[in-house]
Amino acid sequence: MKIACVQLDIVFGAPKENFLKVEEKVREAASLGARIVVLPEMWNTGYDLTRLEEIADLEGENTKKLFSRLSKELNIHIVGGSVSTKKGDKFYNTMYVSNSSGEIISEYNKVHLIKLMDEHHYFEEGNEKNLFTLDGIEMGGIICYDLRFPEWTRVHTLNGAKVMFIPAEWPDIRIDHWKILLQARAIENQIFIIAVNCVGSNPNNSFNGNSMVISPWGEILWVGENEETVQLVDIDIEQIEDVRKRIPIFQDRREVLYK
Ligand SMILES: NC(=O)CCC(=O)C(=O)O
Repeated sequence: MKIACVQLDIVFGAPKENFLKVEEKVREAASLGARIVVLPEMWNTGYDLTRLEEIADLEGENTKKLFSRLSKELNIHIVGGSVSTKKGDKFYNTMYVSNSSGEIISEYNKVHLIKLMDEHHYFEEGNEKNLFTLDGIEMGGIICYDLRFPEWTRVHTLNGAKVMFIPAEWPDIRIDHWKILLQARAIENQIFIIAVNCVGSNPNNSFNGNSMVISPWGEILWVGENEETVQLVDIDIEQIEDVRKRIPIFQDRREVLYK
């Protein structure tokens, strides 16, 4: 399964420009032969949180329209990173997934909000898991800081996810944590991790890529450099079964002790 990771330089607080950029990158991914294209976190506005009232996507309508149109036209699934949304009178950090028929098959609000980046002052927390199926394969998605909570990826794995998508705006100063945690989540759950970060900077942070695709054995199949890029990576889902036969951790778990 060919997956394209879009490591984007998000224009701070400028949704119009970012929508144009994303359309261009999704088209590039499709021209490379990708079946799934993956975007980073908060790609519509970046972390311009004080202007959400003005720039967040109202009910996610612009994002959903873009994804449906492109998915259908290009015959590609879109795991849409996340966008800032306004739903009713509240703001969320929301991931949408569209399938190649143009249907929006999943909508997930980030569950763990990062106080270090002020999210809790602006966003409401989500309360639901994010599981979906693409081409018959069960998958899941979490957003950036959610990665620090191993239970959250585990719960998705226990519910069948074989590929976890983790879009992010993870600053360069903590990039070592990002790399180690991603590899750990892949190894401990024996799943593929597709983690897409951004590059560039905003008034508070700078970002240096290091997007990663990791196999269920923990091998790093690709790591992004510090540049805007669309990278195609081919993953073999069958590898999960081989790894789980070799080290049968899901048979050896002692759930009764974990409470
Ligand atoms: N956007 C985020 O959630 C950043 C997470 C992060 O920087 C960290 O956990 O460290």
